[in-house]
Amino acid sequence: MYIATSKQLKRYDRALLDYGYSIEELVDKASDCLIKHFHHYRKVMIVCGPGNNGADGISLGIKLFKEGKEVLLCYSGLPEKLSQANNYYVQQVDNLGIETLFLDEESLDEFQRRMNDYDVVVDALFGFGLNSDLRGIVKYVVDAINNTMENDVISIDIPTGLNPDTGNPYNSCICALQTITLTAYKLAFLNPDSSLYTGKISLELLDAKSFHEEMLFSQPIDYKWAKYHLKERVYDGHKGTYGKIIHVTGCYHYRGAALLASKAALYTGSGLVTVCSNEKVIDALSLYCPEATSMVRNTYLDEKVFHDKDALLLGSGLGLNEENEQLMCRLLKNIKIPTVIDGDALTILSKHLELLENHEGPWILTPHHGEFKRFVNFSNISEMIDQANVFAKKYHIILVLKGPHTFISDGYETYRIDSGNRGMSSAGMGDTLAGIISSFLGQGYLPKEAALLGTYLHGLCGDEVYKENYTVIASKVIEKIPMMMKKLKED
Ligand SMILES: NC(=O)C1=CN([C@@H]2O[C@H](COP(=O)(O)OP(=O)(O)OC[C@H]3O[C@@H](n4cnc5c(N)ncnc54)[C@H](OP(=O)(O)O)[C@@H]3O)[C@@H](O)[C@H]2O)[C@H](O)CC1
Ligand SMILES: [K+]
Repeated sequence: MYIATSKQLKRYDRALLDYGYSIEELVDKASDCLIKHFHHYRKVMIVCGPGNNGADGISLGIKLFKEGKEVLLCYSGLPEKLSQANNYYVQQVDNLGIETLFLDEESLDEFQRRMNDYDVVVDALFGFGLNSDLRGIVKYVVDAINNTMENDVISIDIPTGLNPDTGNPYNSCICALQTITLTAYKLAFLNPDSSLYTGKISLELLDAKSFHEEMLFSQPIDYKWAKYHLKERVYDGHKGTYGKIIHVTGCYHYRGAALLASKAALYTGSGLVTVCSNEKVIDALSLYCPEATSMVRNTYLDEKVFHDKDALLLGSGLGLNEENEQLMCRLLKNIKIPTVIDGDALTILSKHLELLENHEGPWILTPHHGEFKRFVNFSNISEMIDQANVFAKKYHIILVLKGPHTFISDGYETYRIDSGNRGMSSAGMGDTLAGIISSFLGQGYLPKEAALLGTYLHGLCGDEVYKENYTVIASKVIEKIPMMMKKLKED
């Protein structure tokens, strides 16, 4: 299964056309996928918009009519605004003599009345092309469909009125019993609130050339994936087997960040975690996490301390000041071990893009959407995902873009994490995640695996806490790490 944004889906259609398919052919292939979902209906009303979603509906109507079903096609788009494929299929409808109803203010009553005569109403008004609130007659049509109790409602591709990227409704939105979605899961469907509108989702793949990977559609990272990728601990292992890592984190004001990150790393199984931080942090560390070792941080920190380490975490709760900026720049420039760059180190890095251009060691960056905006500009989710892929590829890094169903990209393949929940939007959660990823990195996982597994595990532990709690705090997430790792491996 793949997950795609509206921009990616538009590019996908473009790629199919460039490959040589005509749009009429693609719509025909779409309706071929749809028709099997309608065998048990006798009387079908299809409500069609002006674009290719509407064309899918008309093409479906023609096939159902030819099978002997009673079909009524309702058009909402003005003839001069119809897409090429829509025009093509409208002509066929005229030739076949299928009954049609043009939707406007005068016919709205008739539309509402006649809806009750049909077993199913098919929503083919708008697909992934809808980009703002529903206007004019369409809004009334959507409200009327939602008010009918008599028949099933099935949406083609996406319920009309649902934002295809956020999963939030525009000013009105079809509430369907079923959504038959084409080619890929829409990013919208990851938002659990969207299920009110989509009903049951069935994915159908067109019988056409596939461009899922070229378009960088995302693959979900789920329990099965994590179970398979989490390595067994070996019989004769010792602390050296599980990596020595160093965290340059925390400051007087953000002591918790360093504590959470180091505890998360130890609980994830690291052999040795050294925290390089402020004296106050180190005092607290001996109580909060006595298993960690420590060293006091100063601007002249000797780089030799990094040479025998397997991974490095920079920045969680570091604090922004001249000294830290100098230190971060020096370390980012000279240290070549696998590194997780988080929090304030990201802010510093965004001011020194030359460091990104010239880095040698494997880097994992863990910005949230706001932090990522310091590197690139975007105005919506679809653009953000495109920018994230370009960024990861350009700078040869693994990008962990934190948010709902965290997005991870290396610029060549992209992923969505199928764990985590809304209870987890709280302080310290990012520090915990950075600590977990740094641990896997130090244990010898490849950088992309460490990012995927770490982010999945973090969400899984959060889900475990959320089962019995309305809110989720980072300390509770950390407590669950060892148990959930055991569960993952032994379930
Ligand atoms: N590979 C596939 O999966 C295929 C999917 N197909 C189907 O095609 C649609 C997408 O078709 P598209 O024509 O791109 O988009 P829509 O049908 O959703 O509608 C686009 C038109 O709607 C206009 N628009 C956009 N927002 C509004 C609004 N708020 N109010 C009124 N009109 C709006 C838009 O105008 P613009 O000026 O904004 O461009 C378009 O005219 C997909 O969902 C599948 O169902 C095909 O079968 C091909 C293969
Ligand atoms: K639709």
